[in-house]
Amino acid sequence: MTGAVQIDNLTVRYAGATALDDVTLAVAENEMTALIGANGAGKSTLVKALCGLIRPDSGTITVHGRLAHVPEGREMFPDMTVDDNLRLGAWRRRRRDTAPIYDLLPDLAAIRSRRAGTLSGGQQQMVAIGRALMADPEVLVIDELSLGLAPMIVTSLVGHLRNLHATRNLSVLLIEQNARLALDLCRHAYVLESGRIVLHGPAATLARDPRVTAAYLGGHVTVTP
Ligand SMILES: Nc1ncnc2c1ncn2[C@@H]1O[C@H](COP(=O)(O)OP(=O)(O)OP(=O)(O)O)[C@@H](O)[C@H]1O
Repeated sequence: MTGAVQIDNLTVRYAGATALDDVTLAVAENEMTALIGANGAGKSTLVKALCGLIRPDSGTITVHGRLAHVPEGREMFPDMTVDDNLRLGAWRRRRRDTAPIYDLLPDLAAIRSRRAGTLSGGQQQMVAIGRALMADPEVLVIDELSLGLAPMIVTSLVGHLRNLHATRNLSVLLIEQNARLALDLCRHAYVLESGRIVLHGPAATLARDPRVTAAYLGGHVTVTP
């Protein structure tokens, strides 16, 4: 199987600190892969390198196809409508028709004329996902899907993401502090600690690994197949 994303031996240093140290990670085509890690582990640095926002000190990044990013904190334009926020996701493309996004995410259709700043966190996250899909990506990088959202809202977003993944053949890299969510949703996972990948493998295997349960899952976990 061809990889959608291949990162090899990636090292990123800031003045005085190594944020990523020889990181190797792959996202298989049409699969959901998780990167989990605590605050300061280096997750945002990896996303920035992947999106071309920072230049790595060494290593290589290969992306097959178009990559779109759902940023941490959603980054809505609060005074613009949902529809206009969606259009911004296609600013590099000629076709900026938002109708396909409302087909994929029907909940957005009812709020298409609302100002984004008046939406709930969950609604904004849905707009952020829709905006990324406007780029018609093959690879979607989602930075902290669950950040600041109530469990019920996260469950609903996960349902939407599973549907999208099933219908659109998307390769997804999910960056999450919520390890339980990430390991439940994704097939493969990587654990990043202090800039290094310390564990990786099938998510179901990692969910049973005592090092993962102790550090990230509060001692026990139930994983749905
Ligand atoms: N611009 C910067 N200059 C110097 N050090 C930085 C800079 N950005 C991040 N760092 C450091 O690099 C390390 C990794 O930071 P990064 O933001 O990538 O972690 P993270 O896993 O995304 O954390 P969080 O979940 O808190 O956002 C941290 O030690 C951080 O303090």
